[in-house]
Amino acid sequence: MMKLALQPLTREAFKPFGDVVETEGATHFPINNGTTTRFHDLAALQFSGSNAKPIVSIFRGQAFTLPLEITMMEHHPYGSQLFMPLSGHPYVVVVAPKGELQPQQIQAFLATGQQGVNYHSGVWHHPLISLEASSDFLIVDRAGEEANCIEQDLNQSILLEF
Ligand SMILES: NC(=O)N[C@@H](O)C(=O)O
Ligand code: NI
Repeated sequence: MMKLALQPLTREAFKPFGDVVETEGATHFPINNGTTTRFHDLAALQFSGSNAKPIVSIFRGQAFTLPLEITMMEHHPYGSQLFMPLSGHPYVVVVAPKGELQPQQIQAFLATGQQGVNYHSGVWHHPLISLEASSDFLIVDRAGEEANCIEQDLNQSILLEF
């Protein structure tokens, strides 16, 4: 079985797959008469298709432990999908470039409980993998007429490990 070690999540490393939503390194400026800092324009939200609109949801993900075997990936052709942790626990982000799913191009990241991710439309990813405890995430993704979740089994499962 192919093994895949987690790498730290950084804006730079994640650039080919989407956006990291965090204050570190973000454009920011004071608002509300200096009482608030605005960390500005952190994610490129994408919505397409018939009657497409952005929607906000909350996902409550069960906790997983590593090592963890994964057997599939998915993507959303008609929109981006943003996960922002609300519970402060770390989670695992597994991605591959849009287009043909190539197992050797799959990368895995360890996200802190203060980092959100925004998968760009078409980017392959694994469904939510929360760590440590059941965790809530604020989700911004797309609703519309076309089916927007394409799943694909991996020919060979992958073992995620720290
Ligand atoms: N299916 C669904 O709404 N969730 C997945 O897209 C996911 O990335 O967790
Ligand atoms: Ni998804």
